Amino acid sequence: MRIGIVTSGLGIARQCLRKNTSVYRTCRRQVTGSGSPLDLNVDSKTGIAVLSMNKPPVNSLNLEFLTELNIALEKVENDKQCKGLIITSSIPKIFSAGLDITEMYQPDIDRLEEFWRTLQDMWIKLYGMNCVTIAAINGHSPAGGCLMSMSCDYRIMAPNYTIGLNETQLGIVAPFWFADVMLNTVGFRQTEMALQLGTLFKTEEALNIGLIDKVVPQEEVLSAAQQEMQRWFKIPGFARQLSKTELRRPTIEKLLKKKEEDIGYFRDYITKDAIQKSLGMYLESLKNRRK
Ligand SMILES: CCCCCCCCC/C=C/C(=O)SCCNC(=O)CCNC(=O)[C@H](O)C(C)(C)COP(=O)(O)OP(=O)(O)OC[C@H]1O[C@@H](n2cnc3c(N)ncnc32)[C@H](O)[C@@H]1OP(=O)(O)O
Repeated sequence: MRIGIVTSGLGIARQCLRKNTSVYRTCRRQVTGSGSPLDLNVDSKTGIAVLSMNKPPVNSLNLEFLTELNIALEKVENDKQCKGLIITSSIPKIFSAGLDITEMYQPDIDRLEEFWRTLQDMWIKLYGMNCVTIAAINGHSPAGGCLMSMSCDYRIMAPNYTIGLNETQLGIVAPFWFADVMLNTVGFRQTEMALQLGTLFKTEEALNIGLIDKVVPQEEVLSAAQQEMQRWFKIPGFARQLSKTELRRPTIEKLLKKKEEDIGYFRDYITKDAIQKSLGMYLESLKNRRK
């Protein structure tokens, strides 16, 4: 497993005490190992963890990447110093291209089921995180990228990108729990149109329908997220957490009750000839775009 705590908090704290410069005073802890597709940095002074996705070329969510995301989310949730989590990307112009389509095209069935279970687990964790979560969307964020963004408490996005659940454009259907999260975010009317049309909203459009909460220039996305976090930190943690749990629990429980059924449904649906044909054509069209 590539994620591992590489520096102990105590060691870094000692360094912080020794080197009382502005850089060291932040007591930053790099929690991920080198070569990991995730950079997780915990700032013990502010209580903010920054999780940056770094899986070229497009941060697509395959089984291994989802597994690492799950481990990182668990680390953050178990770290008593973390009060907030910012999710962002280290890949220029792309937050995440969503699910790795190659996981769904001509799949190995055991792996396909594991892939879906790992995605379910990632979403259940992220949507139900106790700490404050902010998506710093510094690039395109289609489908699974949009799901991750919507699962955070707040979304800040840079201009001139796109975000949305575009599944129908691939000839596939967003699962009920993707739809539920969108419904909870932008309401029924916007969801029924967006899901049928597979709309990818430009940043400004996404702001207008409430799919994102704020637009700031590209270079300010991360600092704006850090700043926004302070507003959330001012609220007594327990009251804020309980309010979130009360609102999100029914949506999470709906999937928890049907997890295995959902995996079977996904497997049977994705392996249909017509769906495989659509996915193959979509993959081909992605490759041909650059020609
Ligand atoms: C009923 C219910 C039951 C359940 C029914 C099933 C439910 C499934 C739910 C699905 C959820 C999803 O997330 S489906 C995924 C949806 N995602 C998308 O549609 C995004 C597609 N990608 C893009 O639009 C673009 O790549 C974008 C992200 C904007 C970046 O554009 P760029 O020009 O920078 O880069 P590109 O040249 O396009 O891409 C670089 C390379 O990455 C590859 N690539 C791009 N996106 C990829 C992806 N998602 N998966 C794999 N590979 C991808 C391209 O093919 C290229 O490969 P090379 O040519 O080899 O270099």
